[in-house]
Amino acid sequence: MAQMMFKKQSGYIINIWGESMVYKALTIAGSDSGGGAGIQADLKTFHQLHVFGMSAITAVTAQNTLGVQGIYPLPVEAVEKQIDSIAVDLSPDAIKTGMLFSEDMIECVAYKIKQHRWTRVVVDPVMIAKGGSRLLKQEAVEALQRHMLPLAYVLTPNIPEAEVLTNMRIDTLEQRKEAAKKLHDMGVRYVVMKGGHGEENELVDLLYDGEQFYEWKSKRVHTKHTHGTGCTFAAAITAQLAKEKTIYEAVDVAKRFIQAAIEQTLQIGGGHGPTNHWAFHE
Ligand SMILES: Nc1ncnc2c1ncn2[C@@H]1O[C@H](COP(=O)(O)OP(=O)(O)OP(=O)(O)O)[C@@H](O)[C@H]1O
Ligand SMILES: Cc1ncc(CO)c(N)n1
Repeated sequence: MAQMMFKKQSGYIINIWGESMVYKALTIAGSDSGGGAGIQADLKTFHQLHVFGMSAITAVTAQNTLGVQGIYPLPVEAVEKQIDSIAVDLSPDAIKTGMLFSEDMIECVAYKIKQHRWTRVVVDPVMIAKGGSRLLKQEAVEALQRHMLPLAYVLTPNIPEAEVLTNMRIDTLEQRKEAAKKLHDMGVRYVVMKGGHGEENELVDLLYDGEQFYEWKSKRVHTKHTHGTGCTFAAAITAQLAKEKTIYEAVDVAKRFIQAAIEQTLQIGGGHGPTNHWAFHE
């Protein structure tokens, strides 16, 4: 009886032995006090996709739709402890990394991912917030290339991030493909290059799996409310991977998730408002 009630009240699967099968995902990222990006966007996205969300916070930002007013990195030890607490008790099915900020933090996070043998790792190489504030120190780029790219099952750069990581200029679709190949050669298993930056009416997100390119095309929504699009998109991929979906299925859902979240915008805040994490239903 208790089990039946449990089944009825929750959205997740009960296996034939009556055990609950809860998929879990961990985000290692910065907190956005405004709730539209970072840890907050990740947890909302995991939840909406029926994945139990956990977090290890790397930095606290004072942030809203108008911009970033302050950045307060946590001590590396605090991040290590959060990750270890999760690892010993709640083993995540997939991991996402976002704002890592400094070289020390990158080294610590990479070490912990290896130590805990986590393999379904989505690395969102967050560098600069929409208003222009740096969320990754300039001198930490090399550490990101060296330590995080070889651990990335999926890397989700936007075009400016792909330019920095590959040290090449990207104007055309051909150059995007060349950059994706370079990133693959740097150790990334699947490269998902986002096409949000630019002015074209049609957006193209690109997936490279080492052999072929796959494209997801969508209509640009003409809105200024795109705060946290990158975090939300990468978090949706992570949630789907936690549920043992393939990368192709994961990107497919993430694309539909972010399109709905941007189309059905919330219109809150005086600047670049957040996306709507309630909009998409599986
Ligand atoms: N105006 C838009 N209309 C429709 N889709 C968009 C729009 N802007 C971004 N996207 C989609 O949102 C996802 C995130 O892309 P984007 O390039 O904006 O990431 P980002 O720059 O990393 O975001 P962030 O500013 O959060 O760091 C991609 O799937 C992209 O195609
Ligand atoms: C904390 C945080 N992470 C990522 C982004 C990128 O959108 C942001 N604005 N803030």
